[in-house]
Amino acid sequence: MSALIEAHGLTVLRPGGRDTVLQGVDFRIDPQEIVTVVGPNGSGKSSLIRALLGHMPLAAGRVTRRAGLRIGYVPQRVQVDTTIPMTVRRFLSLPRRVSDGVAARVLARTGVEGVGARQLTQLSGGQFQRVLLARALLHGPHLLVLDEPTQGLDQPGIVAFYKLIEEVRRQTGAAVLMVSHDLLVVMRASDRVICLNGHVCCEGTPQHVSSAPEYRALFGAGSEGTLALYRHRHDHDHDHDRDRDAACLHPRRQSGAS
Ligand SMILES: Nc1ncnc2c1ncn2[C@@H]1O[C@H](COP(=O)(O)OP(=O)(O)OP(=O)(O)O)[C@@H](O)[C@H]1O
Repeated sequence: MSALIEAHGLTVLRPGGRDTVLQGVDFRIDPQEIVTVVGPNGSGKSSLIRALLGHMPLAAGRVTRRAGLRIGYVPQRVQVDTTIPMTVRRFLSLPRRVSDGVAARVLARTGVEGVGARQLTQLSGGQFQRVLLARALLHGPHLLVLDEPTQGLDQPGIVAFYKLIEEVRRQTGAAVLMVSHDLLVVMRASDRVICLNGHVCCEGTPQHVSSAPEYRALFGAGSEGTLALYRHRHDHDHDHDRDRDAACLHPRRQSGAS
């Protein structure tokens, strides 16, 4: 199967600096896959997304995007100028105009039919996220990229949003790449989880990651996997010389297969 996006040896520097934000990262996402990137604050998750999308220069490595790939992107922060009135309908037509029919269809698909005439500032957090998702779906993406899409939502809102993501994948066949901190839901909703900390710490299907003995050993005694994935020590060095790699106690890249 040909990957939608594939990256090898991705190295990214801090903007305006010489520190390494990502080093030697390999990545791929296949059609219809749901892949979630987790990791502590500042571990390079958004940088990985931006590098994969070509929004950030690479210091080394390469990214290959499938020819003609259409991507729907929801960035981590969307600035809405509250002083400028803007309806949902108008927002959906920026920067490219879409018909009323198309706008109504994507809003219905993401469960917010009927909000077209509302001001963006009048939406709840959950409705706003659904409008952002609707906008990302407008042009029939092969890949949806969502950077912390459930920020600010309460637990039922988070669960409902991930259900929606799975539904959208089923209906449209789009693959989904997302960054998330909502681990319990991530473990349920993802085909593959990548734990990042400047490099790929560990990677695999949620089931594999949470049950593999080598991962339990890595993540700590008594772990059931899910939370351990997030709690495991992130204080090791990230340089990729041999000794320091050994300190990670894991191979550079781990697939879902055992
Ligand atoms: N525009 C920028 N200028 C300077 N440094 C930046 C910039 N963007 C990111 N960085 C730095 O790069 C590192 C990785 O940031 P990134 O946003 O990719 O991490 P993250 O894992 O997405 O974090 P979070 O979970 O907090 O969103 C951080 O140390 C951050 O301070």
